[in-house]
Amino acid sequence: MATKLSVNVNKIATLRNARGGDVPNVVQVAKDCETFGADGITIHPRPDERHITTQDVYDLKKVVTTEYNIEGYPDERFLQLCKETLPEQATLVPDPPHVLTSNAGWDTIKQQDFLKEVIAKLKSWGIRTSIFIETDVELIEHAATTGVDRIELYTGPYAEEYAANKIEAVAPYVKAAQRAHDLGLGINAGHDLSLENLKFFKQSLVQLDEVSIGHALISDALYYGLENTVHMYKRLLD
Ligand SMILES: CC(=O)[C@@H](O)[C@H](O)COP(=O)(O)O
Ligand SMILES: NCC(=O)COP(=O)(O)O
Repeated sequence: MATKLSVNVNKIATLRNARGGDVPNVVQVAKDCETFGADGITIHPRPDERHITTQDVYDLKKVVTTEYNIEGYPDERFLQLCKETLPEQATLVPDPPHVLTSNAGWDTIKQQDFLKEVIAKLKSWGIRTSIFIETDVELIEHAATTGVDRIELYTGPYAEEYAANKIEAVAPYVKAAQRAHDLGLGINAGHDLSLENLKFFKQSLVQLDEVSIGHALISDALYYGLENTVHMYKRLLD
């Protein structure tokens, strides 16, 4: 089974915002990623608009023809953006407002009622839902009872441990994915996946539906060019 590649364009917006103008153009880059073979576009419109702005969310909606995936903490603003732009997928992330980057998954036991409520809302608008989660099997079992369609495995710890021992690094993800699959959940993954660690992750998780990749992919594009880079990542997912 081929795994879908959703390109996260947050870092393009970071670069653009550094000068306050429109270079590089986030909409054009998203369109080009699709032309080069990306199966989706991911954004994470943080409340402080440090990269993706509210306007970007609407502008991208007009051009994305593959799968539009909006990530974020499900506060009123996020839910309103989802309601008005109707992305194919909303990925719920438990980030507090000023965190440097996403670094933890949901506590699906403590947040069960809250998650149930927002997931039901998003699904009533026809949006597929996913929740960002770590590999704890008990948390995955509780994810299933929220009504969510998919989980997104937080791959930060895998990326960190990969160089030291890739077999040990991937083992909890294999177990988590198997349990999620048995529970009928789709499986996404993301955070710090790269040209170095992606192939082994994909080979180890037979049920992997989709990965979203931004930081490493955009950095690789500086050396290989965006078109080549998208092709390189795609080849690792076939
Ligand atoms: C949800 C997730 O895993 C993040 O990787 C996120 O989308 C990246 O956010 P930043 O680009 O703001 O670090
Ligand atoms: N959901 C993860 C994502 O979109 C990209 O994370 P990263 O590749 O920027 O670490």
